[in-house]
Amino acid sequence: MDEYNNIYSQPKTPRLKQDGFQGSADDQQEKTSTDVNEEEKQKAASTVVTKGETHTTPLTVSIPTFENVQTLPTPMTYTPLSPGNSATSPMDQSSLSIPKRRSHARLLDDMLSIAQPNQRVVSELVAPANLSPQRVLSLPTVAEEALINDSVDSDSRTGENYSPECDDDPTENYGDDVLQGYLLDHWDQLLLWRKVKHIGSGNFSNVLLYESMDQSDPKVREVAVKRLKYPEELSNIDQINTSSRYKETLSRLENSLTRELQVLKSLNHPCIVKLLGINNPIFVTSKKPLHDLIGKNPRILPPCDMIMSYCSAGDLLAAVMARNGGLEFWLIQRIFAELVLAVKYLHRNSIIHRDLKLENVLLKYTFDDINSFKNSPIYYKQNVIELADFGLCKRIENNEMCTARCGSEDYVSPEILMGVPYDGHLSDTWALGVILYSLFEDRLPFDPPPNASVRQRNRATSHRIARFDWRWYRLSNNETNVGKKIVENTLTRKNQRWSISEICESSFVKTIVDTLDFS
Ligand SMILES: Nc1ncnc2c1ncn2[C@@H]1O[C@H](COP(=O)(O)OP(=O)(O)OP(=O)(O)O)[C@@H](O)[C@H]1O
Repeated sequence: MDEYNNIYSQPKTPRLKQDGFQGSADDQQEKTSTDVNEEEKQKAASTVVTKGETHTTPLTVSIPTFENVQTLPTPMTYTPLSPGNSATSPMDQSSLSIPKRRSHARLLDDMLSIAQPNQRVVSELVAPANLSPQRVLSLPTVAEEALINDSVDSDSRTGENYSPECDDDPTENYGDDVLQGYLLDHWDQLLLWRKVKHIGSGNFSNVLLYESMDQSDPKVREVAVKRLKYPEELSNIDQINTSSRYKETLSRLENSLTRELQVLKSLNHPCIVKLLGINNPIFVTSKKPLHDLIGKNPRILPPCDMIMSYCSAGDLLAAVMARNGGLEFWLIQRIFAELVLAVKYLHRNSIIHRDLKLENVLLKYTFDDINSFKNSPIYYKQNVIELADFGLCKRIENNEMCTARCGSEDYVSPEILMGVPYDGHLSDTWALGVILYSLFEDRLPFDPPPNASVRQRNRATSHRIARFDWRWYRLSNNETNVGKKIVENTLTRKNQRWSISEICESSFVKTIVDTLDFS
């Protein structure tokens, strides 16, 4: 407590004038990088408030809104009951405060910087009994590709009613609990899996555990099946196919789906989730699978089941929450080093992830299991995490800058918030800084500070991000933790921010990577 009081008695960080929110995203995107630098200079020179004294410059900073980010109208429910998490377990909310956002609308409010009392709930580790649990939202994909213009006519039904027979499909109808699918590039052999349980939900998918009915290969015996969730407006039978909104939504969904599948198909790294197979080969062989399938049978929204490697200990956020935080240094170091290896592999292959966050880091083993083989040779042979969720990833050509304003609220970099073209590599390393900070401090860096005043609490996350307004609490007096350097060099301005190679060369990561057999 003293520590915090101490902190608040210090001069406050520079405050930006908050009256510049009219600028549209389009306006902002037309700005050049020179404009951005200029803005950053202005920011540095802007209003500074100290105790009892205010120095105001006439400068204003315009933080654009997310009003015209194109969003998929997906349902916003979250079930954090993935393995390793128990919504019913008693937890001390005071010591761990990684919040979850409540709804899509709330997210946009945050991004629009319209602060409202009680808008953000710090420490929703245990979902209140009267609320359905929800998860941090990814800002949905912005279509950077052209829309599909071809018309899709007639009416449609959701994939739930999909019956393979009406599609000249060679599959048999085994009932809802049996999945028929193919391993990648083995399109001649139809395989069967039986549903075991639901393991997670995202904004765009439900994820289920299936076990093989006819395969003994351990790689495909247990698989995570990521089932595409169609936005509600695509299944509204009255305005199907002909409306431009329908076509636009379908097109955006298709872009995101094919991007994820094409990238996943091309990846091969131990610390990245594997796409093992698919229920229908057309999803990986066609550039417009939804368009093709719906064109063939307009009455059906075709089910898409991605058959993925299964990480039995669930996602990192759920696992940290179930433990009530307090991960040991060596464990954080190991997990983070593997994550860095995964991102380094992506960047080397000209892919940016754009949605790096605790929920997208999957654990192959529980923390207890990892601890139990910590002193055995397997610890160095076996990866413990897999990076998942490539729905927002992008293949970059010749260091091109990105324009799509996407990501998850707490993890987006200031330049994405500003709505200017950004270097996706550096936005990824910013998100890595957020992840590492969260693991060290058991709180997100841009949440209201502990013991925040009502005013501070009402300030939107985006304001704190735009001002680089974060600080150490738990580690404030810890001079020996070499990982701090990574956070300090990633949660910083883009021209000073470390690349993935620099993070990899830091002693915090390198000392681990050098011991791993799979790095
Ligand atoms: N391979 C897997 N093994 C185990 N659990 C998984 C796997 N893939 C996903 N999950 C669980 O399902 C959740 C949702 O998965 P994922 O993030 O891929 O879905 P999404 O719809 O793309 O999510 P988002 O809303 O973040 O875009 C994860 O947070 C995780 O808990």
